[in-house]
Parts: sequence; C-alpha cells; structure tokens
Amino acid sequence: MDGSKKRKKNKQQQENNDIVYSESQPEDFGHLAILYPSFRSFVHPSPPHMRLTIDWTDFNAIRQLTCVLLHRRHTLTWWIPGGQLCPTVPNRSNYIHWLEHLLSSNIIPGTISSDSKVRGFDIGTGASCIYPLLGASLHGWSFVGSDVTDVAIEWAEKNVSSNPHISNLIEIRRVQDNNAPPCVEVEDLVNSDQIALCKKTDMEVAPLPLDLHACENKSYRGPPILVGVVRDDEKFDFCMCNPPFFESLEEAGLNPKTACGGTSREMVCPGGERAFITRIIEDSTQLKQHFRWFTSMVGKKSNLKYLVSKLWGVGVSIVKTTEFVQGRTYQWGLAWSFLPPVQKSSISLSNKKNTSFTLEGLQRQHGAINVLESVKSYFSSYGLSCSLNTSSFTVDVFQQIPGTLLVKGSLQDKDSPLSGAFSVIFQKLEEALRSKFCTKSL
Ligand SMILES: C[S@@+](CC[C@H](N)C(=O)[O-])C[C@H]1O[C@@H](n2cnc3c(N)ncnc32)[C@H](O)[C@@H]1O
Repeated sequence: MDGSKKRKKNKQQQENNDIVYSESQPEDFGHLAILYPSFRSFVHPSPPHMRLTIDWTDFNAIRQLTCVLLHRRHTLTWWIPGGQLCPTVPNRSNYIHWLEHLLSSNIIPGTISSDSKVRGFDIGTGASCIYPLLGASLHGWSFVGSDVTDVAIEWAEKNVSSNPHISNLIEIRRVQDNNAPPCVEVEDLVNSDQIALCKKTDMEVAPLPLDLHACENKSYRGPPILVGVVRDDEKFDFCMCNPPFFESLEEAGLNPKTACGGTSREMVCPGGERAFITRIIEDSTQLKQHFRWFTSMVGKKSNLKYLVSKLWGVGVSIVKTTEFVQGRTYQWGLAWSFLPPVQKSSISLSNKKNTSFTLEGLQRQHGAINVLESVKSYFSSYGLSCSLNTSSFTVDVFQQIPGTLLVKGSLQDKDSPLSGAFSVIFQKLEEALRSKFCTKSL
C-alpha cells in the first residue's frame, strides 16, 4: 500500500472512530538529516523513486534513527551499546498509547494511588528503557523498570539519568538471577519494514477452548518475573512487557520480521514468549491486589489464543486484546484484570455518525451471516431498514477471531432525523444481540 493510500485508510479509520495508535505519517528522513548531522551519513536515496531512506539492515542506522526520533518527538536523550535490542519508536509508542486508552476507558475501577498519578511496572525494560522513558515523557507516569542483565541495568540507568526532567519518575530494579546462562550475541537481524502507519483494533475477548497439550514441556524456568520482584507494599496501575519472544537462537535468527539486533538474553527464553507470559499470568494470580491491569505484547497469534484461554482458566474478570501493525509485522497486546468491571453507564444521546461493538463468546454455529440476519430482523421489527439506503444507515459484521464478531454501524446522512438517537438504537441492538448469541457477556 503506498503512502497516500495508507493516509487515506488512516483518516477513514479515524472517521470511523477506530483508534489509530500511530503518528499519521512516516518521518521525513531528509528533514531529520538536516536537523541532525549525526543522522546524515545514514540517509541515502533509494531507487526507483529515489526517496530518502536508511539501510534497514544496518544496526547503526536504526540506532541513530531511534536516537533522533526520541529527541525530535519526545525531547529525550538516549543511547544503547552495539548489539542490544534497538526499539523502533512508533512500535513502542503504540503500546503506550494502548495503555493510555485502557487506563482512561474506566472499564475497571480508577487509579490506585490517592493522588491519581499513574504508576507502571515494565518487565524487562532493556538497555533502552524505552517504555518508561516514553510513558514518563508522554504522560508523566512513574515506573519501575526491571531487568536481569548487567548491561540492561547499566544502560537503563544511564538513559534515565540522561533525562533529568523525568528521572525522578523512573526506578530501575535488578531481578536476581542465580542461574544466568552465558550470554551469546545474536547477529543483527534484518528489519524488512520501514516505519509506517500502525493501526489497532480493540477487542474484549471471550473464553476459548484450552488446548493444554499444546503447552507441554514449555514451562518457564528462569529468574523471577513479578512474584519476588514486586514488593509487598507496592501497587501499580499496570504492568507491561515486551517478552523474550523466541524459544531458541535459531528461531530468533530465522525470523525475517525481527529487527534491530538483540542478545540471546533479550530475545530468547526456554519455552519462548508463551512460557514467559504464562509465568506472568501465574504471578498475576498471586498479585491481584497489586495491579489494576496486567499486560504483555505477544508476537504469535497462536500464542495469543492459548494465553487468552489460560487467562479465563485462572479466573480473570476481563481480557482485552489489540493488534499492532507495523509494515508487514503483526504483534498483539494482551491485557487482563481481576478487578470487577465497572457497570456500563446509562444510555446517553450523542450525534456519532459511526459506532461499533464486539460480540464475544459466540457459539460455533453462529457466524456473521446469522448475526446480520438478526440485525435486519431487529430493525425491520421497528419498521427500519439498515440496508444501503441513503436516508438510513448500514450495519456491517466482521469476524475478528473465531467466536468474536465486530458489528459496525454507520449513519448514511448525519442530518438524518435518526442522528440523535443513532447510538441509543445501536446500544439497544447490542443488548439484543448479546442476549441472543453470547454465552458470556462482560
Ligand atoms: C525483548 S527484550 C525487551 C526490551 C525492551 N523492553 C524493548 O521493548 O525493547 C526482553 C527483556 O527482558 C529481560 N528479561 C528476561 N527475563 C527477565 C526477567 N525474569 N525479569 C525481568 N527482565 C527479564 C531481558 O534481559 C530483556 O532486556
């Protein structure tokens, strides 16, 4: 998709009230090269259109880009030593934006601290300390950032102290690792994608059947993650994690979507992300009262499905997922809580032109077609049409994952007499469809 198409799609998503967690345009490298002489030598024209770009296989170029983007967009001073995992700024910012959205959504009761300041825990903050730096500079959140390696602790502390305007918000905490394996460097990995538009789709997720056999022999055997690291008197609004994704060095090296270097300690853990996040889930059952939200990035969709099932099995009250797209790379955000969800407030009138909701926990026999049929008969029972009719509105139904459908409504004419009542009608439709199709509604 070319830039203009992406921008158009992005605009369309915003008009449709989808939340787009990204800068609206890729950065202009020519402009950055003028502003930052240190970046200039990495920028070159690329055929066939001779657009200015960098060599995405060159760790030094990517590190320099991250450095100048953090300075330009967030006034942050930042560096990491060669070979450490180099974060891409849009990708990491998207996780922060998603958290911001979760925290402000009031799905569960409000902030934990009495002064309503948000406090987060970044599991495996890395040498880059990227999430605490972004969260503190964008939103004034305070953080504990944990890690296990000497180089991560040393450089995370350096990156914090290089930014005195936020350094009082970030504590770097070493996790004691008594069985540390020898550190093996992974060759720099190839970043195949330019920084580009990122989109997300929020979903609440219902229970799925749990395939226990799929997780045999994948239990986590590493240093503590949350239990034993979080102190008895500590409370956080959220924890976040970009886990070691891979099960082996070979898997890390073979993955063409992976970028920006990374040592084995950063990228690999026995059992991969599935085992690592499973441990976070287990820890969360012991730390229910210490966190409002537990969250993690997930790199494989099959793991996402497994982890969602696992979560329902340990008695969480809510699960949310989101999709992050950067170029051709897909990742997912997974969030859960043990706090009881706040009841939805009473219906309010608004002039929204587009609205949507998800239906979760649909039984196998109920697909998009059945739901669409029910939508039609629901409206026709009130003498309304939701077919393509300019005086009326459209309803679309999409499958997100098996068992979860997204229902979207768009008012065709915002001056229609329906406009004030459109969202009310849609909320009524949601209630009707939930009671007809969903095995579990939150
Ligand atoms: C994929 S890197 C993420 C680094 C950084 N957060 C980022 O997004 O670029 C995973 C990090 O987790 C750290 N780590 C591994 N096991 C850990 C544990 N038990 N507790 C805390 N950090 C851990 C690694 O040292 C590494 O820095």
